[in-house]
Amino acid sequence: MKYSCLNPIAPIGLNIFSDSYENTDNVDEADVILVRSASMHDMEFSDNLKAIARAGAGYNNIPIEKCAEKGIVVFNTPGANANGVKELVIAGLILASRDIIGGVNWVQSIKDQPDVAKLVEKGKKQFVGKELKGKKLGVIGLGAIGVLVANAATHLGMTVYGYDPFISVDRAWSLSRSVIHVKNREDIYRDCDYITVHTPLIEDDDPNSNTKEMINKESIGKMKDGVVILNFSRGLLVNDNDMEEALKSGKVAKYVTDFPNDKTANMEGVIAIPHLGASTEESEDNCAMMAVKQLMDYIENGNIKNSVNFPNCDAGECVSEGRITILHRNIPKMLTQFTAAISVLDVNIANLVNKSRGNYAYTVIDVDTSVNGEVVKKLKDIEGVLKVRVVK
Ligand SMILES: NC(=O)c1ccc[n+]([C@@H]2O[C@H](COP(=O)([O-])OP(=O)(O)OC[C@H]3O[C@@H](n4cnc5c(N)ncnc54)[C@H](O)[C@@H]3O)[C@@H](O)[C@H]2O)c1
Ligand SMILES: O=C(O)CC[C@@H](O)C(=O)O
Repeated sequence: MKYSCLNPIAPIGLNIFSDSYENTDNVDEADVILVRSASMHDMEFSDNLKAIARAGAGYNNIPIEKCAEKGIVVFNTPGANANGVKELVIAGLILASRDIIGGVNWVQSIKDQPDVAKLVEKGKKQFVGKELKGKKLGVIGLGAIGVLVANAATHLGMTVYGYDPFISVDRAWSLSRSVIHVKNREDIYRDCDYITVHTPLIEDDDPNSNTKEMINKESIGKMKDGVVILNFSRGLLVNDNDMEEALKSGKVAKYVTDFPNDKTANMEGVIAIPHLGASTEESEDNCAMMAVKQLMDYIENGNIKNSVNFPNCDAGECVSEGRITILHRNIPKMLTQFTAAISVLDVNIANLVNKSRGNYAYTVIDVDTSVNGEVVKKLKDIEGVLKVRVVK
């Protein structure tokens, strides 16, 4: 098996690959790809490519539908970098409230003058800030990161409002009881002094699901004067032109973004961080280890965990003579055709697992005899089949 890395992936993760895996710089010959933020939208995928692992949470850099059509399973590593991001969000809240950046830069500008200590005491009043305690924080998106941020902010003495119409049961369980549950974004816009967004980038006609440019002229208009907005999710969650206008008018006091671009990097009132949310040793290690383990389990056992385009499926380790995996469309009569194709060739089925997700499905078939090429060809010829693999 060959793997290719489109971005630097932590060695502790790559070291998990056994001797049966070899690194290649030629993406076309790779069986699996590991990626962080590199855009894959313009890439052509070879027929040999079986899986892509995003060592991180957001996967908007990967064309997951195009991959599904080619039978390429895309994984991400949910939660693996959430603590790293949470800590930087807390730093962002503090940087937006206390002019630490201005103060530190000012000290650098006076460092060669005589009696710096005296100048500091005289000049520090220009950097007076505000405390977070007692202020209201709105958290939009209560996933791995949003929950950690919300919980941590309650410990800073903030009153925290949380909004997530799609919150999972697990996340809801881990959310502090002090977090006030709100059912629409408007309540957050109206009441909060600080608003932080922790949703994926989603482009959808339904305004409740859409997150692209959800921070825009209209939503900012509903916010308190002097609100602070933090964006550690994706640059496109915010309309930059509308933000520029709001910063100029003072409607928004500060915009903290982890995704600077040509426009925001030059805007007054923006605290621009160079996408450092997940750039900690711990987060990079966690993401790399999780990504590699998921890829190996898929390659060696056919199991799918944390996929973003196919259903999860745990068939365990194969104890039968052979295992065939089939990625296919989620349409009627597929299983009947699979079992018919296999039984014609006198192969006995020992176990069968079938899972579906939206337009796609996945079937794992364990057989009592070794799998021959004829079976594979028959399965591949079935209309709606996207990829067939003999795992064992
Ligand atoms: N700055 C960084 O380095 C960095 C690191 C990790 C993640 N991220 C970004 O942060 C995002 C969130 O990461 P996560 O690990 O918390 O992901 P997650 O999948 O655990 O959480 C996302 C949450 O958003 C919610 N959500 C989806 N659509 C929503 C909507 N329209 N309104 C309100 N809530 C909605 C989901 O229900 C889910 O609970 C990622 O998608 C990624 O874009 C950035
Ligand atoms: O890989 C990174 O450094 C950033 C990852 C982050 O944007 C994510 O979505 O997980």
